[in-house]
Amino acid sequence: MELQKISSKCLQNSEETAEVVNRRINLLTLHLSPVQDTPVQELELLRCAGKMKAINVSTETLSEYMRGKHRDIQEEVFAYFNSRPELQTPIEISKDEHRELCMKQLVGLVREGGIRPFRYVVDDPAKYFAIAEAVGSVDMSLGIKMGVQYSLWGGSVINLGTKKHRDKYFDGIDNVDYPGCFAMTELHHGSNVQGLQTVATFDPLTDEFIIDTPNDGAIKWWIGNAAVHGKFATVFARLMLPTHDTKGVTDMGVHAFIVPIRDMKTHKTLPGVEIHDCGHKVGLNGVDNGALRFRSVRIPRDNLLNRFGDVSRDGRYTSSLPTISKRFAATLGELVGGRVGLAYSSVGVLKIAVVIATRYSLLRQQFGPPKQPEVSILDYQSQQHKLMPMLASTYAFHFATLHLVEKYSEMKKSHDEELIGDVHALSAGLKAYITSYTAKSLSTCREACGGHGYAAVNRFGSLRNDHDIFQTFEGDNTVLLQQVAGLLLKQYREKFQGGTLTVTWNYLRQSMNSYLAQPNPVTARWESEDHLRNPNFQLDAFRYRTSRLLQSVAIRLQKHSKTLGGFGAWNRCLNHLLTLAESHIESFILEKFIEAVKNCPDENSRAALKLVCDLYALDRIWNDIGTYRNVDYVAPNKAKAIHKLADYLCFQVKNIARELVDAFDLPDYVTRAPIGVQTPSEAYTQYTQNVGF
Ligand SMILES: Cc1cc2nc3c(=O)[nH]c(=O)nc-3n(C[C@H](O)[C@H](O)[C@H](O)COP(=O)(O)OP(=O)(O)OC[C@H]3O[C@@H](n4cnc5c(N)ncnc54)[C@H](O)[C@@H]3O)c2cc1C
Repeated sequence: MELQKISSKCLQNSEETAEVVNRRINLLTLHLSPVQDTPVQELELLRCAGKMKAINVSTETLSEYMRGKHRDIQEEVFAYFNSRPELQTPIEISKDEHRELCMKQLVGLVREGGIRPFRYVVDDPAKYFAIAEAVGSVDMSLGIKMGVQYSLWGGSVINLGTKKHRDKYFDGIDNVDYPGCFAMTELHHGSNVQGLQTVATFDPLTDEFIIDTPNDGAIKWWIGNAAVHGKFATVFARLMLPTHDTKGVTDMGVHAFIVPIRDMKTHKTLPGVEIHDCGHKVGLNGVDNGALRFRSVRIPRDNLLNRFGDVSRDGRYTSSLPTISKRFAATLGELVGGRVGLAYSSVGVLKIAVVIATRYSLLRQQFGPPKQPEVSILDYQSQQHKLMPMLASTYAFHFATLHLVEKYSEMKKSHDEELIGDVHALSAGLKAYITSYTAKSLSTCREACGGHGYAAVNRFGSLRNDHDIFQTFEGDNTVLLQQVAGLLLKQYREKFQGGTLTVTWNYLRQSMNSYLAQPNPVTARWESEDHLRNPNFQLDAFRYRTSRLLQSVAIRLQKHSKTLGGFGAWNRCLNHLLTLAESHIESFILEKFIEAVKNCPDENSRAALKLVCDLYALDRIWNDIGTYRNVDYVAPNKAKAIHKLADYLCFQVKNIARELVDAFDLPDYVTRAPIGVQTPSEAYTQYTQNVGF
């Protein structure tokens, strides 16, 4: 009876037919959870059934806004692989075949498809990352193989070398005549690059460096392109210069050297170089990772990548940078592009998974109210909880990484010191935060699709296995987050010394002041929807949390360092520091999302984005509600209102979920999962055909 009344009330507010509204109400009844525990609140939710039609999203318009500048080249990549079915990676393939196929894909794309990514590494990084994203969606192994060739091997030559290196190697790298490796990691040292032990000793008699692996722990390990295809490697080694004292040599710190590893004609391993295959991996088996040992391998002095430090013919060292640590920082700083690329590509992977899981969840029907048709699994609150905040996060990450790519491109042009610092922190933080989020989400998507999510053809297995290592390479996530925390503490100290804050950190000044004042007991109780959906409230809450974590960890560090020393104190506060870094990154992501909503010119798209952004913000606040409650930033009534609204927004986002995933503009030949095709009526047909029906 109550439902009948609500139904007619909804009809007054909407243009929908009675049947549609009644169905919506049935679904809403399904959606209600024990937390919506009073009839008034249920009615309030049901009343909103009439409002739901309000957002009329045009996929095309939203897509247009999301697309960015480089869609054309992505389409060229897709078109090339579509025209060459024999280059598409089959579901079942051996490691060795996969490696060969991956090399063929890369060579085909460059030489036949005419896509030349290398020139964009420096000149137009946004275009390079767009190609990398598209290529990664064809096969993630290909994306990484391309990254090793152009961003790591090629990038080290261009960014750490000088004109002579560019002149000599550019064309060969560009057209893949010179496949190469980036040999930094050793068996005993990955994250701790300063601990590398490979040595490069200058021999003034022959004007050469001698590359040596001094012990087994210094064997270069995990080196992409080394096991099969690489002809060269950029080898990171300690530069040793002969001296006339009793020690005989001086360690000038880690430098990068170009070392030929295979013969250009015969492809045989060169004398003094020993190469082994790192073997079958959990994923990315199209990439040939190998281990390298060097025994007195001689290379010309010119092969030192000498942008930040050089050795003259008579063995004198020169550098524009005064200390080993400054040179080391400058060297590693040039490599942040890899992190930017991984963060960006990780969002690409997340998009594919969210598209497949959401489309399938809209299609798949299980159970329903008595004597009524079954409902789609996305009508279940639990499924919405699994997928809708994830969809919202995908949008949030999309805008955050677009901004990162823009800043990175600006930095490559201006070399502005402040910008370099900002991009360093942002790329570390976003890479760590996004790749961890995507890795977890890939499992959630698989589960959300039940048994059919487990069929390899539906892709979650390969996406999960291939993407998993994104959390580790180009900087382990836990290590990267510590760098972000370290930079936050530096900014914090500068604030109290009256220094200026750079753009990305500027918010700290204001939010630190509001944090240092007590939370306002009146606003802590505000619970209206308008207030909770106000971006100022959301951003303040995120920033307040960061400031609180920053202030408290700074005090703890100071206290513990008296007894434990700097290293011990840092370790005692490590989890706190990691939470601080994540909190800062979440604040940044929300800020960029709010800006993107504001800048969207189309009213309906803006309304859709606002809804998604609100879900992103409130879901995150709810996830950490304990922190807000502990300090009375949020009173109990407000906490409850946040929870209910987040639930309700999940439901509303679900109502436009199809349009939202379609707006990612990923054609079926990119998502390539039968259960996730754009036309739902074809999904089961394609899936059954796949096994031979
Ligand atoms: C498939 C693949 C491809 C790769 N390709 C290349 C390549 O082409 N070239 C190359 O040079 N390298 C490559 N690598 C190596 C990669 O960059 C390293 O694996 C990575 O840097 C992490 O180093 P690690 O493996 O030594 O991990 P470790 O540093 O040993 O980390 C192990 C664990 O210890 C934790 N840990 C480490 N230090 C700290 C700390 N300070 N605080 C808290 N926790 C800590 C980490 O969080 C992690 O959980 C590749 C690796 C793989 C698996």
